[in-house]
Amino acid sequence: MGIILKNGKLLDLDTGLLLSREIEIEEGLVRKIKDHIEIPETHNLQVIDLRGGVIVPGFIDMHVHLRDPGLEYKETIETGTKAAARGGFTTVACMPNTKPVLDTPEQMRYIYETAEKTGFARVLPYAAITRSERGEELTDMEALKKAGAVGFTDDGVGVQSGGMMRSAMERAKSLELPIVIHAEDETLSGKGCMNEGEVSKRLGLPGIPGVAESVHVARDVLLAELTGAHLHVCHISDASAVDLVRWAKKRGIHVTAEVTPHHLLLTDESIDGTDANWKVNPPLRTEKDRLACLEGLLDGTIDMVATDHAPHSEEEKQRAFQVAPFGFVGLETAFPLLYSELVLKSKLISLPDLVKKMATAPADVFGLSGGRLRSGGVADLTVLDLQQERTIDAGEFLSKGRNTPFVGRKVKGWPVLTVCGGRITYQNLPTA
Ligand SMILES: NC(=O)N[C@@H](CC(=O)O)C(=O)O
Ligand SMILES: [Zn+2]
Repeated sequence: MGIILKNGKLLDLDTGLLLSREIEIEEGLVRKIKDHIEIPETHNLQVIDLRGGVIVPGFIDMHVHLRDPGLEYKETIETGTKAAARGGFTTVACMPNTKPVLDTPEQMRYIYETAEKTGFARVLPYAAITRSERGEELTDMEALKKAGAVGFTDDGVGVQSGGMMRSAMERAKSLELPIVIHAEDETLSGKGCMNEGEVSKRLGLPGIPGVAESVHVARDVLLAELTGAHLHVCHISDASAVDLVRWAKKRGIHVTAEVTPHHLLLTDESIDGTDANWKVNPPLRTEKDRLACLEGLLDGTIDMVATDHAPHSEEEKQRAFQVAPFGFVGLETAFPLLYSELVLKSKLISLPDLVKKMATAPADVFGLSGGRLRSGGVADLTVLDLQQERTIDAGEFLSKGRNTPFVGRKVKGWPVLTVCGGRITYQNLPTA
């Protein structure tokens, strides 16, 4: 059955104008975008009244931990993609630090098949760079590409050996897939549990210095220059790392980067060392780092927003700060948080630019469908209620994870309808 969306406002990403348009969706595609679509007397169409909701391309999140296989107590492909749909996402790329690690073609097929059966979003698996993410032996990258890997990453850990990273980039270059890095030199991050600085010293907690991230970014942009590979930097958080990406781009090196909502909005100043819902890797850093990330996002150094949705169980996050696992959930709060804080409050970014950072840029950088709305294109879209204001309540999450420091924040701009490939994956339209 087709769908007709009425009484919506289509956001023009070039001009920022909100256009009164009706959209017809059929067989997974956008068939028509018109001022008015005539509905025949006898029809088999579902007509949805959007009540002034703003229509944007479905969001794309290139950094999500779905925890499946092996860690289903934290999340499954079903619950993680339900959370994605609730957050307005229609495509997510899932990280391979599962149990076992996603490092074989069979594992790629498992993700595609399970997502097909139980998913509420398109799921694109990353494959590991090294077997079991141990940093010792490269995976069969060619076979993994054939099985549908969207890129290669050992996310969760850094690839410690420069020689190993060089070989990985050489292969990735010949396969025309990106190397996606979790930049962390373990000899520098050690047993740290938060950013190394004044706050960690005051709290007496072991720190992770920003340089643990930036030395890997420095190494890997130079290796990308040497090999010609596409390097994508995950969850950038350190001011020097942002400068290095800016320098590399100027030099013509093929590098892209993502930043999370939490590194754009929070700093280590808010950490008191008692609540592990504030523990994440890379850690929340200083105001200087936060501002550098914002500047990088605004000047194009940082291409896109990614949530690094990293669900953990309540029991795990109740452990002492030093021993609890790193990670925040992020899919269900990313847009309202960024819209409220950066578009409405600080007015640093426009609504269309935010949507580009969450949809168009990831599609362009990774060569994916979606990211923009046009007739004939895939019907991946999100409808936002920009007036709806609600307090973030982890009890409402569709994710199994509740671990976010943003609980209790009052934010505006909640997704009310998500359509992925012509199928309604989330609906919470206000009733009359
Ligand atoms: N970001 C985190 O704090 N944790 C991630 C790993 C990662 O993205 O590095 C996880 O898998 O839990
Ligand atoms: Zn990571």
